[in-house]
Amino acid sequence: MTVSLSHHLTDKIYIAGHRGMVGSAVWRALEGKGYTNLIGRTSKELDLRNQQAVTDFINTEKPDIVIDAAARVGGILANNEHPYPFLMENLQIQNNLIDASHKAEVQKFIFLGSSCIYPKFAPQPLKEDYLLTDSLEPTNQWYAIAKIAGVKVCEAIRKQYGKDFVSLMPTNLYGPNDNFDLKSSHVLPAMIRKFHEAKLATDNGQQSTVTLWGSGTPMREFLHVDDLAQAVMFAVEHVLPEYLYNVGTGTDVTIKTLAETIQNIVGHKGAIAWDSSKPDGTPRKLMDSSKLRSLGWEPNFDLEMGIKDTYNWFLAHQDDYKTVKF
Ligand SMILES: NC(=O)C1=CN([C@@H]2O[C@H](COP(=O)(O)OP(=O)(O)OC[C@H]3O[C@@H](n4cnc5c(N)ncnc54)[C@H](OP(=O)(O)O)[C@@H]3O)[C@@H](O)[C@H]2O)C=CC1
Ligand SMILES: C[C@H]1O[C@H](OP(=O)(O)OP(=O)(O)OC[C@H]2O[C@@H](n3cnc4c(=O)[nH]c(N)nc43)[C@H](O)[C@@H]2O)[C@@H](O)[C@@H](O)C1=O
Repeated sequence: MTVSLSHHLTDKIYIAGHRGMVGSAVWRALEGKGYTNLIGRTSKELDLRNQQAVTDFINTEKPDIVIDAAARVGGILANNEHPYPFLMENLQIQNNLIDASHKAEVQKFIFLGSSCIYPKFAPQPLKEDYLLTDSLEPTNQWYAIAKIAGVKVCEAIRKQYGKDFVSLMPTNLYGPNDNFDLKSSHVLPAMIRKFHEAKLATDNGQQSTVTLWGSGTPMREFLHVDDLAQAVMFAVEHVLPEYLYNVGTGTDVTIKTLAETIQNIVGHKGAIAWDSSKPDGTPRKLMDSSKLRSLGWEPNFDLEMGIKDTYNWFLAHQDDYKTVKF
């Protein structure tokens, strides 16, 4: 059951992290639907780790809705090698935003976490109920603990004050504005860049083996960020009855299959090597997204179509993709 909110296209919506992959997709989706009062600030303009600055900003702007797409984000290696910022900065960013929004009587707060909040060996597919039933994957426990705290803070506000603070947990995302920096990126953009650069090397008569991480056996579920943006819009436009919703496609692939799919799309012809000194992480984390689907949201991209879209974006943004994030 959903209860429609009397939302207006003139609602003032603050998208924290509006230049990131998720924030920019949410901005595009809302703007495309006709929302006219969107606001955003870069991290240079407003450092969300600064509590006073965040409080002043929220009190001055008085948004109706806050979407938290700002976070310290990265792939398996970045998570493993930077435990402190992944835990502390994420706690600071979300605490500052949630507390200031609560105190300023923001009507609706949408918090974004990730499927890594669930236990490493939880039954598959992952249901929202499995939260906090067992221990976490060690490589991303720091980030996961921050995200679990965010889910629980929003749940506490919802429970104690009856406010519309809700958490969406997307599976692994990809799409335009992804991070293609090979040290800090997630697997899908890393593969696009690696296969693309190896293909260029072959064209120049050079060696073109692509080295990927781990064993290739872990399974991952991939959602195009524009599909997530539709889920966020769904949460903007409805009062969701529960505090936590998974957002995924319902289908996963092995990392090896993902590699072969991207290799074909990019047109690379050489070998693939697997670097077993790099971690595999969680063996599988397929989400059960039936709760949100039963309310009316559904994804539209299939994986091949989404990879082609992202590869086209990558080709059109050759100058941006070498930005080093860490
Ligand atoms: N990428 C993925 O696969 C997944 C992402 N998510 C979640 O989605 C959300 C967004 O992720 P994604 O878009 O991929 O990440 P990005 O790295 O693309 O974007 C994150 C944004 O956060 C902003 N930000 C970071 N630190 C600060 C700060 N101290 N002050 C102000 N702004 C800050 C950045 O702003 P600026 O550009 O101005 O510096 C950036 O635009 C996160 O909550 C993440 O957990 C969930 C599941 C999977
Ligand atoms: C969204 C999610 O993202 C992270 O979890 P992850 O899913 O394990 O992340 P990943 O995309 O980096 O890797 C997925 C799999 O792919 C393998 N892999 C192969 N070759 C490359 C490669 O070249 N780069 C990367 N990054 N991975 C590679 C890699 O070894 C692993 O087995 C968490 O930070 C977590 O916090 C989180 O929320």
